[in-house]
Amino acid sequence: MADTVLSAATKAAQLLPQVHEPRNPGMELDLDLVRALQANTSAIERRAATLPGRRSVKKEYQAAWLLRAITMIDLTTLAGDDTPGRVRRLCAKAANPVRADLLDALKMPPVTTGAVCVYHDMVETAVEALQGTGIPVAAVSTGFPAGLSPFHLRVAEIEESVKAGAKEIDIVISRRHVLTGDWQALYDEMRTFRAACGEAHVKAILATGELGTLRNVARASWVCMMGGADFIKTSTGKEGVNATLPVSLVMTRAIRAYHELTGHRIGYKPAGGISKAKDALVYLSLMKDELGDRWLRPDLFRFGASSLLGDIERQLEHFVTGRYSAGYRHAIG
Ligand SMILES: O=C[C@H](O)COP(=O)(O)O
Repeated sequence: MADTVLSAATKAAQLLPQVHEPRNPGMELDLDLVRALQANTSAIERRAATLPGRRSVKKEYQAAWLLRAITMIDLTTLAGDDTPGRVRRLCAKAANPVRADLLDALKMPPVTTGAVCVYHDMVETAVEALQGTGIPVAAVSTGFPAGLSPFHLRVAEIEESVKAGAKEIDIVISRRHVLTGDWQALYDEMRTFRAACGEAHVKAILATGELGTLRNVARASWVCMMGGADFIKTSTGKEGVNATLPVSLVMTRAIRAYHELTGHRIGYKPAGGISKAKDALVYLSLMKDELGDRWLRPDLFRFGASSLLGDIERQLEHFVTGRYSAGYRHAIG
């Protein structure tokens, strides 16, 4: 592999300095704005269908972009049979996601994942395992995934997760507020959850696969941003349909319009079913097209994924050695 290619790739992958982004304080609920929102489903679907075919990241830069993608993964385990041992192994992987020999061959600096995402019960274990790495723990709280436990218990769960050391809280919204058009209730819920998070950043999971229409996705995105969400996130990973490109176009355009209106940048997290390196590249190019380079950093973009890292590692190995290793060698992540 030519050195020029490697050095170009190295440049593209240089980890960018952290930018301090002021948090979104939210705004008053603007019902006129929310009710006026539209989504042209056929135009959005047509545009989404063109995205995977585009070669917007050239081959020689792909390794660099894949490394960059790793820094934006919320490495996730959300299974009923999670154990402290599994969570510790996941944390070790988050701290060293790529083998040293591959990094050396690519002339890349070490990277870590953006966060480790677990259920509340595993927060303490993850915080302990990640000590000294700088990797934050994200907790799914508020009765994940359905969000149907008593409201005061959902709020208490956030407070407990923050107390246990979670720096990011992924809340699930009440889908029924969207389906019944009760925007005030959704706004109040978001405000309460945000307040309970305190300093911890809050990602609002819309569960878009259960919201019926793209128009509802647009409206729910806006109401959550008005309610103070730091990120909006597509899915829990447990719905029948999880992250999709049409939904991502709607949500990123809502983020763009909210930024134009308020000056605040909201992060985006597609989650659920993103398990291939090539899909990750499509999402990154969507972000670049719709929101620009500023959104290609971990403070404004995350993948929620349990198995994407394994495929990225396989592709990096192929890039370096010309061979694919067996999938079982990348079982974690
Ligand atoms: O938020 C993250 C998702 O639950 C992960 O979903 P996945 O297992 O389909 O990657």
